[in-house]
Amino acid sequence: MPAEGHILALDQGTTSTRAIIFRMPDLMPVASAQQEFAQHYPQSGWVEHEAEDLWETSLAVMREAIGKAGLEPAQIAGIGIANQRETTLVWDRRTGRPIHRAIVWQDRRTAATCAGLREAAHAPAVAATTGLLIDPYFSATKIAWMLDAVPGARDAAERGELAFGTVDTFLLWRLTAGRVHATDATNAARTMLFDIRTGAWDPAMGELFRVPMGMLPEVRDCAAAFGSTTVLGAAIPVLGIAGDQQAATVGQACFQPGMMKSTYGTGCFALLNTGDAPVASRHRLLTTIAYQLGGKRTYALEGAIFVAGAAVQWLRDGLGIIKDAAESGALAAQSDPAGRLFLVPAFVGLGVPHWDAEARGTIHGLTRASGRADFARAALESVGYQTRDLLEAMQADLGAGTGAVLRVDGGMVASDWTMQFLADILGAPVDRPTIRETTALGAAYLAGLQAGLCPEPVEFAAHWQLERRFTPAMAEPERAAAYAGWRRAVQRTLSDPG
Ligand SMILES: Nc1ncnc2c1ncn2[C@@H]1O[C@H](COP(=O)(O)OP(=O)(O)O)[C@@H](O)[C@H]1O
Ligand SMILES: O=P(O)(O)OC[C@H](O)CO
Repeated sequence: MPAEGHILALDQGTTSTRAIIFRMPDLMPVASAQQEFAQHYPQSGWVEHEAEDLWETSLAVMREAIGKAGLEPAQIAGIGIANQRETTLVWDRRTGRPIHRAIVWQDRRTAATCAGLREAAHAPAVAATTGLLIDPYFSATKIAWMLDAVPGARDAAERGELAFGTVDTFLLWRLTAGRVHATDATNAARTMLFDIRTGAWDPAMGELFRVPMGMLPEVRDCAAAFGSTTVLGAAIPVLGIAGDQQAATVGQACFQPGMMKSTYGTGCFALLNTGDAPVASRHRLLTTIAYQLGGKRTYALEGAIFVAGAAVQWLRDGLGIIKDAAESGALAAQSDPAGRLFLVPAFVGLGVPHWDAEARGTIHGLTRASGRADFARAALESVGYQTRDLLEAMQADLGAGTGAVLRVDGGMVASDWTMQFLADILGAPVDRPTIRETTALGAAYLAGLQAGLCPEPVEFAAHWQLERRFTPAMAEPERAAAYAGWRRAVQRTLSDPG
């Protein structure tokens, strides 16, 4: 039986930063802290974060969680980091100061660059090496944009003076006072510069995307020694890192090929474990690394949707028709069951399966009777429809029965109304676990494994507990009609419907 101890999981997400302390070896959460931070939208389709906000909120929530747990910093056996992926930071190696705000994964400013590379027929080589489609979503074109936009940056990068990192790497650099410039294989796999088969940076991708290889961090396993930090008042090792969606895959114990989870935060990301060989999608899904342990990579097929909970935030902050995300389900329930609005939330383009960076959101079916409740319902339903789109792509790739049961997590699964609609529109059960903070749980598990405090995957998988199963209650004709309506609405939203 592994020893007792505490692991601190840091989950640096798109809209908030969370720290949760897990008790080992039973992985029970004992204390948590969370802080939201500002989103910056300097232009249509642009999304930025202030790097200092990411760092300051991380420090604050880690300190608060340790205090709430009644622990001394020295009692923390290790830190596991999970992070919003792809978001790009470039900083001065000497000062640690970023040269620009972080460019967030949702940001579309490099759409024209990506379109040019696709037109020049680079997509097959990029897919073969990185498993990804050429899209502004991934880090590579964001790095090049920064190097071109900030005066002197490209020359400084060529001279080796600048470092690139996704959010994990930036936080690790700050935690270790610049001693460690490293990432893990799952985060590397989202840059469009990493060969997911060999597990190494690819110089041809560096050349294609105009990114100097000297800027890139060292790549390690998800459970590994990442150095140690003293910023919390004692020397604490960082022992685990994974992109948040991959951490959630671990937290949901999707260790067997065929197992799948879907996380509903700002966006929605479904990952299906495909085992030890990468599977190339014929339906515009992403091939990615689920986790790397002991030098061995396990792969996943991923469906990425850019707007899920962000549609609820738009109801709150954009339209002002709710004060709190938690009100959205009750409001949606008041909508006229006979009518149906379709909101296609292409606020930053569309991801799987369309990959249309130029599309922008639309609403269909408005009548004089449409009101607040119908908008709320349309926003929540859009999450279900988009999940069905990506599940259909997975089934087309891997056959019927794929994703027969969906394990869900993330902030939005608190909405029973949304989860019921999800089961209804999929025509499949949706399982919500007892611990919904599966991203943090996965990060804690990886660090705990490295610390020798966690059970092996098989035993950990047996810990997974169902809180509630949502079973489909919608009649097939209604399901088919609703989904057909959604498909028509999407067709009218695409920038090039032909
Ligand atoms: N009860 C709820 N009903 C609907 N949406 C919710 C609810 N609670 C939270 N959300 C949405 O979930 C998202 C936050 O989830 P979270 O997993 O914290 O996201 P992230 O990691 O992307 O910051 C927000 O977009 C919020 O609007
Ligand atoms: O911060 P989240 O939970 O919305 O996750 C963001 C994803 O990692 C982006 O790929």
